[in-house]
Amino acid sequence: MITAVHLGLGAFHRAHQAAYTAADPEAGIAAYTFRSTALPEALTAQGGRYHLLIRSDDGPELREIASIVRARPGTDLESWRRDLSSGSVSVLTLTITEAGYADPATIGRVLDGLAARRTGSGAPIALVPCDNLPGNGSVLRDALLRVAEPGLGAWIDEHVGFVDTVVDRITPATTADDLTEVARLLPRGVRDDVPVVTEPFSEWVLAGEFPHGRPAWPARFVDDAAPYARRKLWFLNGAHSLLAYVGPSRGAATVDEAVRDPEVARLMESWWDAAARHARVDCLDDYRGALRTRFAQRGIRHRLAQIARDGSAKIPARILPVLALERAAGRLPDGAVGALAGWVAHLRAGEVHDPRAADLVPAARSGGARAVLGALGSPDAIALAGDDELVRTVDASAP
Ligand SMILES: NC(=O)c1ccc[n+]([C@@H]2O[C@H](COP(=O)([O-])OP(=O)(O)OC[C@H]3O[C@@H](n4cnc5c(N)ncnc54)[C@H](O)[C@@H]3O)[C@@H](O)[C@H]2O)c1
Ligand SMILES: O=P(O)(O)OC[C@@H](O)[C@@H](O)[C@H](O)[C@H](O)CO
Repeated sequence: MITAVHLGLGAFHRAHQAAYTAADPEAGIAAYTFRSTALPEALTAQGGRYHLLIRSDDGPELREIASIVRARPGTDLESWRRDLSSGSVSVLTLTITEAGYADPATIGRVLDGLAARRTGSGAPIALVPCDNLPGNGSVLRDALLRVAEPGLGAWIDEHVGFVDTVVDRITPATTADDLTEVARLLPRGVRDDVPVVTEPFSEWVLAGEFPHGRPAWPARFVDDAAPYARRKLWFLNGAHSLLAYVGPSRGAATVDEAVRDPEVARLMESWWDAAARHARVDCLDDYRGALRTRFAQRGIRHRLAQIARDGSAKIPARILPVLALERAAGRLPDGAVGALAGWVAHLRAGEVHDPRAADLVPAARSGGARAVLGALGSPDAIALAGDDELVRTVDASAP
């Protein structure tokens, strides 16, 4: 039975939310891409089933996941509306990328589904965003209510729960070598054209209301996700962005290669020292130790170019809050400066995939750090753009 709908069917949904949903054999997911047809077609041909290739130092392990019962391209609006209307569905999960929350087409798609639910079963629902943004539930709520027509907005206010989440499981894009390895590990006669590579570690922290019943996910339900978000976004994702913007200029193409470079590793530790001064969370030494091991895992070939995408939606959540707090304390830490300088250099000379590229690339080329921060426009960015010492240091460090 379909109990959950997902928007943004990709590698991460299949390594994370679909794996948690698989803990309940009665639960099923109808999963939608935004537009693409290839993955839904391949999954449908396999009856929705696929394998996780879980890589660790102990060797590879294959796990079959069967919780996706329908996979469709997002352009199949009839099916999208029908699934979201169903009273048996209690949650809509989303992995729409950080940039998706500012994309009118994505927000319109979600509203379209909620409008169908309002006139269909009318049942309440929980929206569970699973992208790396602090307060992602509130960010989604604000984005929807900003453009919903008043009647639908009032219905959303009454019937929709918005859940803040922190999600964690490093899941790189699947490569041709991964496909070959999966084919070798599968029993004779079994085939999987769309496996997902991931790590053993997995975490899901959720805070919010489930007005139509809470799925039996083996996750951590808390009152406030904010401390978990600071820890995950600053330490894991902040370090990832630093590696993505500094590693390539030193010849690294993947996370594991980058952390093996002593100068890059030194910058990462400096970044973590700065973040630790403001995180207000326990057990950071253990968390940092676990991250060193996870990042160095050779089987997880996480490409820096994948992480470098959409920096304008990531840097304000991952780097700038710590940098602003450090500047307020009169410090200019190497790691945070290195991350920002690396991003400015990437915007100036790298292969930039970012919805804000048309503003940010010319800003980086003509005005350096000050112009990039000014164009970014978040409150931290504007304040930092006026900081002469910071701007001078970042420009001098941008490779
Ligand atoms: N891969 C990871 O390790 C990981 C970990 C934590 C969180 N996430 C979150 O999941 C997101 C997706 O990662 P992935 O590895 O599954 O990528 P992927 O490329 O495998 O899949 C991306 C999916 O997102 C959809 N999409 C892309 N842009 C969209 C938009 N503007 N609006 C709506 N849908 C859109 C695509 O159609 C596709 O279905 C990331 O951007 C991140 O926010 C990923
Ligand atoms: O997936 P993105 O694009 O938000 O960010 C890239 C990585 O930092 C991210 O995918 C991490 O691997 C992930 O958040 C680990 O849980």
